[in-house]
Amino acid sequence: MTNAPDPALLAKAETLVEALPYLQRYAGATFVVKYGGHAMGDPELQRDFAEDVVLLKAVGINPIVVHGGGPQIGAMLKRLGVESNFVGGLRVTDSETAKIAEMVLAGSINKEIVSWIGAAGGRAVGISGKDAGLVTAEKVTGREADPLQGIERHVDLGFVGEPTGVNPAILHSLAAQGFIPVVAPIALGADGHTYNINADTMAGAIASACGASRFFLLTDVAGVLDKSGELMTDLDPARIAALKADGTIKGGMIPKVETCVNAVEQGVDAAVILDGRVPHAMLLEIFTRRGAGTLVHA
Ligand SMILES: Nc1ncnc2c1ncn2[C@@H]1O[C@H](COP(=O)(O)OP(=O)(O)O)[C@@H](O)[C@H]1O
Ligand SMILES: CC(=O)N[C@@H](CCC(=O)OP(=O)(O)O)C(=O)O
Repeated sequence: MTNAPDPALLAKAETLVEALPYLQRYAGATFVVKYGGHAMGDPELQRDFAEDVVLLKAVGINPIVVHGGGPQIGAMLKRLGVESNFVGGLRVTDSETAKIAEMVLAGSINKEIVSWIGAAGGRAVGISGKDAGLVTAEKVTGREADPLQGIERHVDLGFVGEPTGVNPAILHSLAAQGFIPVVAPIALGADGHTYNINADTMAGAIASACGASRFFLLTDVAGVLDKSGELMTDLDPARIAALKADGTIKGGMIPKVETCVNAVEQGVDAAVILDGRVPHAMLLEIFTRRGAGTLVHA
């Protein structure tokens, strides 16, 4: 019989103690988590994600999940034989595509995430931007470079919207009653039309309106990478502008960093682009000194 503790158990205790200052700092705070369609593929990662969200709620943080589902909408459109194009990272959305996007996002994916959180012991409520007037939207006009003329021209993206207003009352009520809101990026316009909204944009608007202290975007890369593929762990708006101008940040990363910059400029303390392929990426970022991904701050 010995009193020497098992080193593995001791390491676990040390991890919990390391989390203490973060637990104290964030009790009562709101964290918005954008869960991208690319980060959703693997059942084990889905379970890890749901456990992380439930753990946040259990320690007194209010998580709000805003999800995407671009690849899943793409797969459904393909099955139904509907063609789909992107302009500037946004899906051109005719009325049929809008119906399918709403079905996949607010119907299928939204309820799957609610189920995963339920299985992890949390109580989630799935809604879209339409519910309780959470998000109102207006039509976006896309711009596309015309290679023949070397100028930008306007493109009609159909029912693609951008948030014009967020009323977070429903989110605060749900959070106060112990529920975890799960939000699909679909909203109603003042014109009565249903709009398909880029999930990064939707999540950023919700993070700003809720007074979130942290905003996480879970994707399928390590974070923002430099020209040689190395992770940049810390960025501010000026550095991001330079990286966009020299072409280091491009494609799907552009709306992400722009959303992060808007969020931190509108009062969110910090936005973090995280690798959703890493198990428990969110917990490591929040509760350890190591951090993960790319932190964007004002
Ligand atoms: N500097 C960069 N660092 C990291 N990823 C970048 C960068 N520039 C462009 N990207 C691209 O952005 C993608 C992430 O955006 P996207 O595919 O829209 O993600 P999601 O579906 O999670 O919203 C990466 O997979 C990568 O191809
Ligand atoms: C207008 C627009 O492009 N809407 C997106 C909404 C889903 C989304 O943004 O999903 P990810 O976060 O998984 O990319 C779409 O139709 O794909």
